[in-house]
Amino acid sequence: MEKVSVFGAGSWGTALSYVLAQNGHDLLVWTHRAEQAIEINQHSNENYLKGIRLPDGLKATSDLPEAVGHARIYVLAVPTKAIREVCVKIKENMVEPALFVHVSKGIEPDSLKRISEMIREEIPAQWIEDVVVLSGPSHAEEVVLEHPTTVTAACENTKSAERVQDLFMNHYFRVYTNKDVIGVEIGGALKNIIALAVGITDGLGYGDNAKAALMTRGLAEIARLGVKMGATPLTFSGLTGVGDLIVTCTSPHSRNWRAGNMLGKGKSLDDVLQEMGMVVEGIRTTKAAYQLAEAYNVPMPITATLYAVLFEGVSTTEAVDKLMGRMKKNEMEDLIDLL
Ligand SMILES: NC(=O)C1=CN([C@@H]2O[C@H](COP(=O)(O)OP(=O)(O)OC[C@H]3O[C@@H](n4cnc5c(N)ncnc54)[C@H](OP(=O)(O)O)[C@@H]3O)[C@@H](O)[C@H]2O)C=CC1
Ligand SMILES: O=C(CO)COP(=O)(O)O
Repeated sequence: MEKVSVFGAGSWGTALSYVLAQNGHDLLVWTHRAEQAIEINQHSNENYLKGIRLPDGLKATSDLPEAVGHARIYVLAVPTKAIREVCVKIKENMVEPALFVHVSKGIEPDSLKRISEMIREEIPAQWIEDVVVLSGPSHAEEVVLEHPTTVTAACENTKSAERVQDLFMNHYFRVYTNKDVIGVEIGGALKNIIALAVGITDGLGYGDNAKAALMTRGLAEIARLGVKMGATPLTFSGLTGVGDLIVTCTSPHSRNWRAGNMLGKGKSLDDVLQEMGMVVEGIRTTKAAYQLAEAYNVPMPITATLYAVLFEGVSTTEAVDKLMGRMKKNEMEDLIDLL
């Protein structure tokens, strides 16, 4: 049994806390809202996981120093845009080094940093035992129903990855390890862009052909960028690559797919975000990936087209025409780098 603190009590922070509490760990989840801590201590988190009774061992606090002092394993489960702010608060209260596990799927626009890089920028090296990323095809809504789920714990140091594997693994939550942190973080973040695009074509009334096209060519452009950034090509055929792409592009649980679907049906981005009430990571990550594609000189036509829809006022139907009317090419020509 380990002592663990989870920071962030949205859908994913709560679902992972559910797993950790069921695994018998001494678990404390921190939320920045006092009323939500009270609700969780009464075994529910209705806004995020409707109708689910949380286990008795799942305790919450809104007192950040208490959560920092509780454990030396910290699971960061806030949206990408809150990572730096939460790290700063944690750092101010740390008195000994800790293992950081992050579960967020995004890239920071402008700095173009991955989450593990942001954590290492905000927390002094002497306070970091290691940083492990936990990622893969895993809707919170299904995890708390104890449906079979597989994810990957990634860290260059295999011992740290195995520690996280042991922490989370149980009969419905199976954890693999991988050393390729870049590939795992890029796959997890960029699949959200493709899920938004698939949501749009579904919203426009197109079918499985369009979905398969976006998923296949989407994976090609994600892998192309990832490999240029130093990822291992094979990671993109694993759980955090094609696995997470499948789960996010084909499920109404996905906030990214749902947001895209509403855009495809004609809603404005502002209205969509208002209606969601939960994080849609793919929006900011589209901006970051668009900038990364330029920085690494990698063609990413789906990302560029979605960028034009989200930030330059191009209509969803124009976007489809734009993608379908691209210059003819050989399917494999940009994939040669992956070999
Ligand atoms: N949901 C899922 O199935 C999965 C999600 N993920 C990833 O996990 C990350 C978190 O997602 P998820 O839990 O779903 O998101 P949600 O939108 O469900 O919840 C986000 C939580 O973070 C809190 N939060 C937001 N900003 C801050 C801040 N500045 N300080 C403290 N807390 C803050 C929110 O508080 P408030 O309630 O006040 O808004 C909320 O509790 C994302 O990167 C997502 O991609 C990964 C795998 C699966
Ligand atoms: O990452 C996820 C599943 O693996 C959840 O995706 P959404 O953020 O689109 O809901």
